[in-house]
Amino acid sequence: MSDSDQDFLARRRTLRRSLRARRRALSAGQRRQASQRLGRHLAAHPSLRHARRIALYLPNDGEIDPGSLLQYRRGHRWQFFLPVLDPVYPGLLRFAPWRPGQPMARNRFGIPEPALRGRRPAEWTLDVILMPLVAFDDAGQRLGMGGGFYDRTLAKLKARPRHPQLLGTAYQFQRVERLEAAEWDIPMDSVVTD
Ligand SMILES: Nc1nc2c(c(=O)[nH]1)N(C=O)[C@@H](CNc1ccc(C(=O)N[C@@H](CCC(=O)O)C(=O)O)cc1)CN2
Ligand SMILES: Nc1ncnc2c1ncn2[C@@H]1O[C@H](COP(=O)(O)OP(=O)(O)OP(=O)(O)O)[C@@H](O)[C@H]1O
Repeated sequence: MSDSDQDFLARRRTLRRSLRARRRALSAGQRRQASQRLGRHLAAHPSLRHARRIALYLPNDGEIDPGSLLQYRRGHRWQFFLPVLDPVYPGLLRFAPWRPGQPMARNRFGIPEPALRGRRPAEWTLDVILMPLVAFDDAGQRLGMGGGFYDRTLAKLKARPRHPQLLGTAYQFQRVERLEAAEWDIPMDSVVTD
């Protein structure tokens, strides 16, 4: 690896660490308020108005909670999905149907996943994927937790004629001037914040 590659990775690591710490430092009240605002903004987003199949996530490590979107279900035909670590292909995600209150089992990161997985749809049939961000910029570049799970999973979708709208969700303070893209990074269609 060249020196500049090493610098690139070191800068990403530093940025990840500081934004993750900032997000974890929010109080319960701040989180709740931000989640409410995010829910309102998501419900008003054009991509969600006609969406049927929506992938959310359950917040981990201080991530902004997209769950407030559920308050706006009336009048929509939304079906929700959650990411699950692919049991067969390491490093890939699948999306399992989910309803609030369903039995869950924790994955190896401690994040709950639907225990009864049911049929997992092909990723390209989802209308919207909400993606948790660590950092983002105005060009739609994103920095996640560093596992490359979303990038690997979405890379497979590029060849499809139809693919989900990729909406990042984050606190406003996670916006940075410019993120250097890695060659494997898949840009988002837009970002929704609190
Ligand atoms: N809420 C949520 N769900 C998600 C993701 C996510 O980023 N957020 N993922 C998106 O990819 C997948 C899980 N990826 C993750 C990658 C790293 C860590 C994490 O906490 N890493 C720790 C080290 C933990 C360990 O190795 O045991 C760390 O970096 O401190 C968590 C989830 C699927 N589900
Ligand atoms: N399409 C891909 N094929 C193979 N490896 C990949 C692919 N995309 C990403 N990776 C690997 O995943 C690792 C983490 O990537 P990166 O730091 O961009 O993660 P991230 O975008 O923060 O995480 P996530 O996508 O889970 O939110 C990198 O080391 C990279 O080599």
